[in-house]
This record gives sequence, C-alpha cells and structure tokens, in this order.
Amino acid sequence: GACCSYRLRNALHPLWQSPLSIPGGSRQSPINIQWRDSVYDPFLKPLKISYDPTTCLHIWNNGYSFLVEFDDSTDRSIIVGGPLENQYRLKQFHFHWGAINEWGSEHTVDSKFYPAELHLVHWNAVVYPSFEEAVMEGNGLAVIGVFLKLGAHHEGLQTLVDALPAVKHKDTVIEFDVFDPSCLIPSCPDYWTYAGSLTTPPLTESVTWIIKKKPIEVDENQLEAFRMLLFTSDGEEEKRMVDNFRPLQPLMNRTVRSSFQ
Ligand SMILES: Cc1ccc(O)c(S)c1
Ligand SMILES: [Zn+2]
Repeated sequence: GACCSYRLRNALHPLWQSPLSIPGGSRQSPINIQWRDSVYDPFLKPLKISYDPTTCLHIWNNGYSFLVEFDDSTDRSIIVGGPLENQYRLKQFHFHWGAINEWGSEHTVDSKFYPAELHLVHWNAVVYPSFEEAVMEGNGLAVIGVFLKLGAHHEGLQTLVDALPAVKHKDTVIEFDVFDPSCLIPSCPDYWTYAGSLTTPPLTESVTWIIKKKPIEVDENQLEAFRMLLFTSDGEEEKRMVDNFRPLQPLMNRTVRSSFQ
C-alpha cells in the first residue's frame, strides 16, 4: 500500500538514510495539504509573532541547510496563540530548496511544490528546560512554514543572501547580529496547522506545524544564491546544496485544520 512505498522511498532517498521508518511513526512530516480536505476551525486564534531583531546571533552552514540562529535564553523572541497552548521561543530559521524552480518545498498544497520553504523553529520553554528536551516531546516544538515562490525581489531576504558566500562550506559560520525574521512572514494571517515531525534527523514527532497559506515572493538571483551553497566542507569535492527536502509522508490518521474559511 501507500505506506510501504513511503517507507521504501524514505529508506532509499539519498539525503535521508534514516532508519527504514521511525518506529511507530504516525505523525511524520512533510505532507501534502489537500486544501478541500482541510477543516476550518473557528476556535483557532490568530498567531501572535513578536521577535526582537537583536536576538539574532549568526548564520551557520550545518551541511543540511543554512541556519540563522537566535539567542533563546530569554522570552524576547516568541510566538503565541494560533493552535498553541503555550508561548514558544524562536531558536533558528532555515530553508529547504530544489536544484530547479519546479520543486524544493517540503510541504505541497494540492500536490503543488514551491521552489523553496522557510521553517522558523520555536520551542516550548514554558514546559521544557531546553530545546534538546523539547525536541523529544509531542508539544515541544512549533514550526512556522512559509512557501517561497518565484517573483519580485525580496528586500528583507537580500540582507541574508548577501551573507551566504561567507558560509559556502559546511561548518562555516558568520556573525549576523540584527535581523527581524518577521519580514519573511506574509502579512495575511491565514494558515493550516497539523501535528507532525522534524523533517531532518532525528525526525522526532514533536512539531505543531503552522503553514502559512500565502507564499512570499523572491527573485531568481535569490534562489540561485541558495543553490551556490555546498553540502561539503572546504577542501572536499564540491557538492552543491540543493534538493535538501524530505519526501512526502503518509497523512495516516490526521486532519489538517485551517484558520480560514
Ligand atoms: C529543529 C529542526 C531542524 C531542521 C529542520 O529541517 C527542521 S524542520 C527542524
Ligand atoms: Zn526544516
């Protein structure tokens, strides 16, 4: 059935030599969001986002993606509301993208891929003492997903793109000390939400996903800048950092809720 083909695909996918499947994996990510199957939930609150740009620390190429990391030692950059029962602290954001514009996002909408997807990763510091512990708990993380589509130049993203040549190789890092990631989040409040997982190892089922309905627009040069990064360290044979997205996972017994009708 569909399930075993997913398992086979996970096991065979070049980037995710992960265990054949997560033992008892019933809430894996990413998934296809079938718009007509999502259920409007009138009790979903608007998502409140308040980031302090001075909590931004650095950009790091970790060999999977490039992460922009934040000082999460206090509640200065948080999200609250939406489907969340607590407030969650911003830890990092990163992207997933393709070698060409036809694919690259992790989630799909009615089976359509976007060229890239932004993930803003937050953790439940009200209940858990550290990010590492929160990663292991069902309500530990909240990730905002934002689709990127090819279109107009994105001013806010450009400050990030200008810094990427400095983190071309795996395990390089550059200081990046003032950036407000809310400039990367569409002003339209509409989102889908479902219970899922990390899309990179350890693939733990600890994520409340909040996927924005509207994409942001970026231009070709900005997408190409992502594709100039390398999976490989300085001195190794160069492998371009592209197609760093996980294959779609089975919905299993889950409902995707929408904040809009
Ligand atoms: C914590 C974390 C790390 C990497 C990821 O792609 C995601 S989705 C979450
Ligand atoms: Zn991600």
